[in-house]
Amino acid sequence: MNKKTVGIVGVGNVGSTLAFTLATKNICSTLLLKDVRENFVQAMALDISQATNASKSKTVTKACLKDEEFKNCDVIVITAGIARRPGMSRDDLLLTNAKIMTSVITQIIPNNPNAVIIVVSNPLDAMVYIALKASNWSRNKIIGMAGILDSARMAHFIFEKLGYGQGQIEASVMGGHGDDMVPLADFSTVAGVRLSEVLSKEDIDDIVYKTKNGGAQIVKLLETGSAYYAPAYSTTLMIEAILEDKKEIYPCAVMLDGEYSYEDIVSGVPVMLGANGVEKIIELNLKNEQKEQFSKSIASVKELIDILKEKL
Ligand SMILES: O=C(O)C[C@H](O)C(=O)O
Repeated sequence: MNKKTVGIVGVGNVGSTLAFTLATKNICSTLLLKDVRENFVQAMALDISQATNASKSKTVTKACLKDEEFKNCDVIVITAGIARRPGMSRDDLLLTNAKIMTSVITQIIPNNPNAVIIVVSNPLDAMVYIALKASNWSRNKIIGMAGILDSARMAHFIFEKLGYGQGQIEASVMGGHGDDMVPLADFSTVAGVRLSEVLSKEDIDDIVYKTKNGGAQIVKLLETGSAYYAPAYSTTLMIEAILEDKKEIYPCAVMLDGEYSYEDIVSGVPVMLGANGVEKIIELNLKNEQKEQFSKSIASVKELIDILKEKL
């Protein structure tokens, strides 16, 4: 069994679903949970530990009530922050979640010098940016989870349209995790067959629209929060790639430093994930139209970062 420790900060719907998955699937040996709600985090740790024993997994789950107990993690996932409600954009969470992110980073980094941090809180790209600035860590060690989620949503909508091919769909989304994300129909396939071979332009446009709106659709239906199964599962894939040094390629939010001709901005691009976090950034050969969409998405994230620079 591996001797890896994963820490989760924020055990709301995404954090607790992720914890349940990691513990019952034996993905790490120790799972540390942290949340400002002390009784709640203890309840989650107990419930998940009991599920773990039912599943015969050997992961040990603990609630950490003191900062110093949350230590020596190999990977830390931060889901802390408020979730949007119907009618809100992820950007509406900016200032509240930026304060929470800064405080979480300040608390956790002294006792976790070797961790790779995965940020899940929204607005995602701006939260990765602020976590990097607050920690002063190198960009390979602080990564945002969103591209896998958005690509999974796109795969779902492709399947919904086609009615076949589930499990064989490779969908690709890049850009920020916001209304201007860039679903890449040209880079998406069903068993290697390009989408344009099996779907009309109208169908593809509809898939793109639904993908961009995928999070909001669930927020509207839930009324009290946002999606959690797909975000948690997407995060699990990133954790496994890092803990097992898999060198797998996933779309993730990273700080760009010249890639795609942008710097000092966070956006979703394909990266290779391994033991050191982001080990390589892959630059796709985009068409002009895709470059324009990417640039619009970068501009939206930049607006948020400018607000943070002014107000924090
Ligand atoms: O939609 C949200 O607000 C949560 C998350 O970013 C998602 O896409 O599910």
